[in-house]
Amino acid sequence: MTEHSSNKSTLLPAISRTEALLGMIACVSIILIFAPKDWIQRSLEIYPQDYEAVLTDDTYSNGNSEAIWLDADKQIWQCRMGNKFRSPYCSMRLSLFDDSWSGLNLSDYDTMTIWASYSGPSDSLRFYLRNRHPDYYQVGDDTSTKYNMVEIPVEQLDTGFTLSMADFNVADWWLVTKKIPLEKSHPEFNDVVFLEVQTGSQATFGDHTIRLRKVLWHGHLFSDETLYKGMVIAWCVLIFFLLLYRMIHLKLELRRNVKHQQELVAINKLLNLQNKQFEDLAKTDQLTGLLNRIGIRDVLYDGLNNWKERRTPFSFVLIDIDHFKQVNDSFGHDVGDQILKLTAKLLAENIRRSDFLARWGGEEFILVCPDTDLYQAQVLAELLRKKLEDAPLHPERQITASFGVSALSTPNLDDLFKRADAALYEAKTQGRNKVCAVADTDAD
Ligand SMILES: Nc1nc2c(ncn2[C@@H]2O[C@H](COP(=O)(O)OP(=O)(O)OP(=O)(O)O)[C@@H](O)[C@H]2O)c(=O)[nH]1
Repeated sequence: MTEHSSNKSTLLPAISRTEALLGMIACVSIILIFAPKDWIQRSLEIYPQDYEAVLTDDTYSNGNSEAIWLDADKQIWQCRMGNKFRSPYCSMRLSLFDDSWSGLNLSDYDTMTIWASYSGPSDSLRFYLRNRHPDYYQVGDDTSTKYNMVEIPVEQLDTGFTLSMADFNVADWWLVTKKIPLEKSHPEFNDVVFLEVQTGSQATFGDHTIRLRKVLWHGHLFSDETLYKGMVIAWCVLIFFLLLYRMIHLKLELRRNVKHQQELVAINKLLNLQNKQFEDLAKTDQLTGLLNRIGIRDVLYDGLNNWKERRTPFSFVLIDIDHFKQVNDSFGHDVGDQILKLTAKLLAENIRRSDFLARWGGEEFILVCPDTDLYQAQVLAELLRKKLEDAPLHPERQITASFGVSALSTPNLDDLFKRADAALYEAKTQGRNKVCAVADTDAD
């Protein structure tokens, strides 16, 4: 069971927070595109009784139609239409502007529903939404408002007649009278100051009784165009910030990596240093500070190789402190250690730069002399013997050492050792504090 779930988690690709955010916004975008927009609507409802109403008729144009209030409070009015004027009419005009003289902005509405009552011989009524705009409106002249007009059949007005705002046209007679250029002849609803109900264009002689009860405008809170524009802007902003975030993130990561790398380099250096210290420690004799057997090994092999390749002379001296057991027994082990240290120091101070001195073990030292023949090594050994003999290493006892010298004559280090050992034995046999060399029988 556990194995199964762990396999599953490794198979699923890791989803970053950014990818999750992008996925979420993509889902919201798709929903917004396809979702019905009815739930984000705006509407505006007006009741004519709330606005000041004025009746007009064609008597101003020498007609004989007459508009009168039947019930002014309920805004029921009648047009007694005559036939004297060529296009007889009566109308009721509502003033929609507020105290600051601003009309209604109906530009963002899609439909208009009108509830009205009509009785009379006519089939239709005309409705005007009269708009103001500095392009054509002249202060003090109400007829300079743009006459956005629609004519609708009277039979459905009782239950409410819905029309599209796109059904409005600007009245021809107004365009002609006001000499409006073609580019400004389209309907406009940004500042509607009057709503006018007028008898229909085909209205005939007789009594027309009209009452406007309610008007309702409907529209989407924002259009598809606004939605798409908003989405494009939102995506652009999102992508910009994502790129910015990515850039900053990468920069920080780079900085972290560089720091990490620097730390690794520092750790590496430290490890190398420690390695070197351990290596040095492994090659060094702790008591005397000289090289130990391991430390001298490379020098011995170098000497052997040089001899093999170029026959470079290579000598070797074994140095053994005389009667060291007695020193220990008489003065104690600590004094013995001290003598070993002083002997090592004295020997090291008196050898050449090119020589190598090591503690071979116990009270025995080895001196390796590259580029040195047997005779030169003997001379050096004698010098060291004398120095040691003369040195006051201990107040009560003279410290001396025996020296066994040999030089490489065959490509065999064992042989060299054996001969140096034999020479040392000879020095000891001869009474100690001596330098002896074993002549090389195989030398070429
Ligand atoms: N103090 C001290 N003594 C050591 C050390 N290593 C070896 N020795 C002693 O050195 C002595 C060597 O004694 P032997 O091999 O008998 O040789 P020796 O007394 O020097 O006599 P010869 O070499 O024949 O002159 C021993 O007593 C060891 O215990 C050391 O590191 N410190």
